[in-house]
Amino acid sequence: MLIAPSILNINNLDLIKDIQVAADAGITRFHIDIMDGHFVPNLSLGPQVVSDFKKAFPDLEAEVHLMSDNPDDLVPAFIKAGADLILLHYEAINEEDLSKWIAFLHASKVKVGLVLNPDTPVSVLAKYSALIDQVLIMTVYPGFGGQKFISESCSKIEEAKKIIGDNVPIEVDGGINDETAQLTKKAGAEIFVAGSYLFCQDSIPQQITKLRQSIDE
Ligand SMILES: O=C(CO)[C@@H](O)[C@H](O)COP(=O)(O)O
Ligand SMILES: [Co+2]
Repeated sequence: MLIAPSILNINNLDLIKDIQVAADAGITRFHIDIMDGHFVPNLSLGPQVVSDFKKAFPDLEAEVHLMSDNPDDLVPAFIKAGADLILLHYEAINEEDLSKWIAFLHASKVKVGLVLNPDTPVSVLAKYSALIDQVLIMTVYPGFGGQKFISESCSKIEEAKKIIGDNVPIEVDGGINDETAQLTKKAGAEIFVAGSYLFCQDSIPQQITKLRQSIDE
């Protein structure tokens, strides 16, 4: 089980401070949400944040959630910035290009995950399960932090697990808190992205402990 905090909802001027607090609480991977204002109706961070992150925290993993339909420019930019894993949206890239980018990422020694939006059927995973390192099931519609978990996601996770088996871990993202983490874990999730639950409360270490306890139970 792994918690990958999303830094989206951290006050941008506090990024290094809050990441350090989470790292001191034992977090080893951070989820960096990239929104392009086109595939999703919001803008967030860019490659500079990833390279600054890797300079400041070379031992921590940077997982890039690429909410963009412009892989041609952005995938190479995030590889160069030092991303350890890049999550590509199935809905944003045609299947031929998707296969090309998966191969390109592996050739560049960067791990790759496939992201499915709430309305995308899990059946599409069948042809990718042998090619990817991770699956991300969105448990909200992408574009904003702080949204409510979509409860239908649990049956979707169970279905995805049947298709991809035990070799590819399932990650969940959106509206994750101590309750929804427990529900999605029961359904088969192993990696939990949480943003506002961790960073929009009084104590980051306390929230990490609560989330950890909920998935360790
Ligand atoms: O990708 C996204 C949203 O598009 C997520 O990573 C959220 O930013 C997570 O935030 P919370 O739902 O946990 O507040
Ligand atoms: Co995300």
